[in-house]
Amino acid sequence: MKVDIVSIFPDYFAPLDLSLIGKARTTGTLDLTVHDLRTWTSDVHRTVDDSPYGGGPGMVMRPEPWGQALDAVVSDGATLVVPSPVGKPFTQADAQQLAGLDHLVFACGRYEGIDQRVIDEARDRMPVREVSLGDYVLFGGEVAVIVIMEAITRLLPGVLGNADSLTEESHAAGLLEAPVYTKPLAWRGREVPDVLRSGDHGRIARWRREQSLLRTADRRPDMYDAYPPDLLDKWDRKA
Ligand SMILES: COc1cccc(COC(=O)c2cn[nH]c2)c1
Repeated sequence: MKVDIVSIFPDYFAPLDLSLIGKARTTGTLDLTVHDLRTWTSDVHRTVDDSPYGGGPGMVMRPEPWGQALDAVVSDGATLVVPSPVGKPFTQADAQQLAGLDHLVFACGRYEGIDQRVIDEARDRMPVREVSLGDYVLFGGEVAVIVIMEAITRLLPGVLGNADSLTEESHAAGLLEAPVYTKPLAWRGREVPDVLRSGDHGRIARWRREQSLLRTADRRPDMYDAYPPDLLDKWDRKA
């Protein structure tokens, strides 16, 4: 997968050299390039922003540098991803879908946003996904891109050693995961639930399923209500 990131703070992406994402880059699974938006400015001050038409607080990112930056990095099969407070909520399903694409270009907005014409013009020549990570406002898109890149990269083939954890994981299955335990058996007077040491894998699977359902119903009624009813009882019947 080829990924290009355009930002006025390219150094923000140093963390993407670490750990699994770093490994994905060295193995060639991930071809990541970070670009400084100011590369595409032409004035001596390398200006990327200006005051908003119609007034209001803050500054807006100018269209010209963005237009030239996208001209330079976009290829035919590219999809533009713009983290934004006004985007569509980003979900695991979106991560799965983006992980299957050949080329992603991330535009990191700052200030009050990017001149709307940049997004509109981009839509004329490529798929554009404005995505929100949550109902809050960040200083800019950089940290959101790091989050999105982590969600996508772990889904790429060969990146996550234990592929089972991909199939098992809750958000992919539509429920929250059951609690997890490891050694020691007793810790500060708290023991590991006996069922997990029973060796009875059917019983363990049922217990985990019940814990997932209880947790999801308690913490995420939205997810619980969206869970396919036939999956609820079919699974339990089988088990
Ligand atoms: C595109 O223009 C802007 C302007 C300001 C900040 C940002 C970064 O995104 C967020 O703040 C965000 C993403 N999900 N929830 C919040 C983008």
